[in-house]
Amino acid sequence: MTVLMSADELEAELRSVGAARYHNRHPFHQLLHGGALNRRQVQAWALNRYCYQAAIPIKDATLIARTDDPDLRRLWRQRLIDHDGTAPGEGGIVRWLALTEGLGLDRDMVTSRTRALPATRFAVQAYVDFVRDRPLLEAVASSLTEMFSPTIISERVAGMLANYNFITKETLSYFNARLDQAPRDADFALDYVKRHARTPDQQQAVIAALGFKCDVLWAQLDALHHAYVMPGMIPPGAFGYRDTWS
Ligand SMILES: O=C(O)c1cc(C(=O)O)c2c(n1)C(=O)C(=O)c1cc(C(=O)O)[nH]c1-2
Repeated sequence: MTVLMSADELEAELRSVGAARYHNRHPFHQLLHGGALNRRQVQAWALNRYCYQAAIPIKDATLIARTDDPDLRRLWRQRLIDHDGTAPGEGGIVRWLALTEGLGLDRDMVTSRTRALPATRFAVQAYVDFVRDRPLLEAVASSLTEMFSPTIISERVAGMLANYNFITKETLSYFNARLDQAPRDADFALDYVKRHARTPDQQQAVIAALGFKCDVLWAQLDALHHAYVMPGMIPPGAFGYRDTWS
């Protein structure tokens, strides 16, 4: 039988999900940050991750569209501004494209998403669908992986700058803004979840939502690892598949 936890016990449970399942533990990230990948593999990571970046504002707009609480909408819309900017040429998506361009990838190829791995696209879409279809509380809770992102972002930036001569501070500038944005967003979402998860079932549901989101992130790295590290099975049509496609 599940029992009602205090808000602080719930937070501790959520943190233990992150400690066990967040994507900082994935071997692909360890290779990426440790300098063990070649330029082609880093390109594949950036190109695939563009799909995630592009989907984030869609899932945030979906969440905003689902709530009749003006306070929640007002707070959450900052996320749209962070990713889309307030004018063309601003925002996180453009900064991600600076990274892919810095890696020598064609912008149209990246934004078309046609050369991304099928599993990346499916995982990202599962996140958007989750936020559209599940109760609002779970939709908010699914963003809580951001509680853990500042640590991995710091490790990634330091590791990639130290280990790859084709990476510069400028190409990684996307992550600078995230170091302020992610804690702000995560603090709000965590406070919201702690206040609104008032029954044992709701508490279990928000823990499961965070687990689901860890799976979304993990599945993307599994796909990258399978295609570009071991056993190196690139799906037909994806980036790097035989010469005729690349
Ligand atoms: O670099 C990372 O490891 C990482 C992780 C996450 C995350 O934990 O979901 C996000 C981001 N970055 C990120 O840049 C970002 O904009 C973002 C938005 C969200 C979300 O769920 O709303 N997660 C993340």
